Amino acid sequence: MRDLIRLLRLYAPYRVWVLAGIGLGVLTVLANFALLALSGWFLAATGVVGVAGYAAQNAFNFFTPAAGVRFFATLRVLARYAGRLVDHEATFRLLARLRMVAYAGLEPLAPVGLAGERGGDLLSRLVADIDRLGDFFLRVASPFMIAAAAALVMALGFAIVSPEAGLLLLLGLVVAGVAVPLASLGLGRRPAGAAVALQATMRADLVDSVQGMAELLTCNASGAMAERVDAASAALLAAQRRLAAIAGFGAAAGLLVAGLTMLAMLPLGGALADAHRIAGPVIALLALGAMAAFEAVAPLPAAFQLLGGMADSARRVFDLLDRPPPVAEPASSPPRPARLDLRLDGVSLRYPGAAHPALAGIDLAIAEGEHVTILGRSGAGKTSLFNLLLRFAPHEAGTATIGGVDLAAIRGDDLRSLFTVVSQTTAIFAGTLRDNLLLARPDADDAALWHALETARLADFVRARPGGLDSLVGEAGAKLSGGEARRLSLARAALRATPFLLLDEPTEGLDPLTEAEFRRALAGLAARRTVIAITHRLDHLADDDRVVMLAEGRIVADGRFGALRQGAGPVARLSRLREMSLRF
Ligand SMILES: Nc1ncnc2c1ncn2[C@@H]1O[C@H](COP(=O)(O)OP(=O)(O)OP(=O)(O)O)[C@@H](O)[C@H]1O
Repeated sequence: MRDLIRLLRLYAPYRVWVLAGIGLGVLTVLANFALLALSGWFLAATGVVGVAGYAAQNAFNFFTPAAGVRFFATLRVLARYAGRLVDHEATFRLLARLRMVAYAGLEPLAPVGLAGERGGDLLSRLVADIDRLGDFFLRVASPFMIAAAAALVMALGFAIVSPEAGLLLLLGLVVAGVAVPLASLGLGRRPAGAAVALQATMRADLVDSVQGMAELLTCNASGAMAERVDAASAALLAAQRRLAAIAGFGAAAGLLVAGLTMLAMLPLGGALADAHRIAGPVIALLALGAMAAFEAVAPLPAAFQLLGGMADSARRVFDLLDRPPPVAEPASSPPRPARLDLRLDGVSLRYPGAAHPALAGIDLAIAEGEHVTILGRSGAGKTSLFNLLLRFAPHEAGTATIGGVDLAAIRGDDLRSLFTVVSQTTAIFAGTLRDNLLLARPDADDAALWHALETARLADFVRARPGGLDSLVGEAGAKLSGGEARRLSLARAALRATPFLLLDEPTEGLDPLTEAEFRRALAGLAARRTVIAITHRLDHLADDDRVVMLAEGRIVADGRFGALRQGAGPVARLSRLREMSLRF
């Protein structure tokens, strides 16, 4: 419930739309109530006048009630139409705000804070849960407020005629609008919660299946995955069937209460008429008015039923948004320093929840324009060093500065604008080659794009495609070979003229010819930039290249490759291992 109240607070900027929607909803219900009550009285009164004789007919004013009936009928249609427009406007505005809030909350968590999440589950929270919450005003909050306000006015209206009638109506409305829906809510709580969880699981499984289709097929595991999705789907259908049965019960019980209240108005009206407290035609006013009054509470069973699922969705979304970002963001960044020398003193880094630090006591100085190669076995902490520089993960000890400015004092976006990363896993987005290049520099013109493609040795490939820059690359770049995708990421790097170039094994897995071409292109980009390159391989290192070797998160060697491979240290051992493996 706390989450739903928090959700309501998000409506604050649209309170005018929200209040207008509720006001128009109340007006619609009251117009309908007045229309039926007046019509009931008018029909009964004309019937009485009809048998009362000519004098009574002449004295009876037919015109004012007839005009009233027309007025309320028109008012009802107009209020309903305007109400729908306003409600939907409020809903779409809130939906847009919710999506913005969710995205803004998610972005600081990526990538380290989301490392433990399933992609499909995140998708479910961002799409299905938020869409569900978008309906909160229209289907839950607004019906409750309209019902409460309209029920009070209508019961007061009846109470003016007779306090007993007012009380009876209020009792009927409370039973149909609160007691019956609460009973259905109690019955529906478990299946509603199960439906939300099952939908999320099913969506996550489906996303996994689509993303890992090739692996599932080669491992012959697609059948097992399909059975898993089938089982979740069957359980979801069972939960939805139960919910539908409960909703049916709620609707039927509500109708029964409405009918009984209307029926009870007849003997009550008769007794009041016998006691000369009301005129005879007012009995029809009470009966038909009571029938119309239940329009106010008709949406409440559905609203109560949605409440459980909405509370679950709100909890799932806010749970994500409430996670503290792995790295705290300063409000603003200091001015960019003149020289961008990098310096780490005693830096340690530990991922959230990890038992051991990924980097421990790192002392490293890299001057602007220097090229450094980072060596180390798998898990040594090489990528963590990049995560630290890009502020994806915070350091828990030591100081890390760039041009003398503490990394923690620079906003993530500003810091990352200094770096370009080229790695072995290039994120290619479904769209055109142009779309993928413009990610790196949205304002780049065609000349700049072609220049970048030339630098990355990809221009001939793009020219040979019928669509040129507008050729589609497929989901995750499925229409590109691994080497082409890698060169596309190099073209992106060429578009971003950043002072630092971070290379994470970008040639891993390329054939020797493609690799040679890629390295030539890379050399053009690396000139005049500070380059930090991660590699497992030593064959491209020259003797005067600076290498830094990491082992279990610590620097175990730092110096010129030629000197280090001559000694007895870890670089020399790695170098000998490499030579031995080449001989076999
Ligand atoms: N998001 C994370 N959460 C928790 N631990 C992590 C996370 N990312 C990496 N680690 C751990 O931190 C350590 C260093 O990982 P890192 O990715 O830096 O190694 P690496 O040297 O780049 O390895 P590789 O060459 O295999 O890519 C490893 O023990 C790894 O399991």
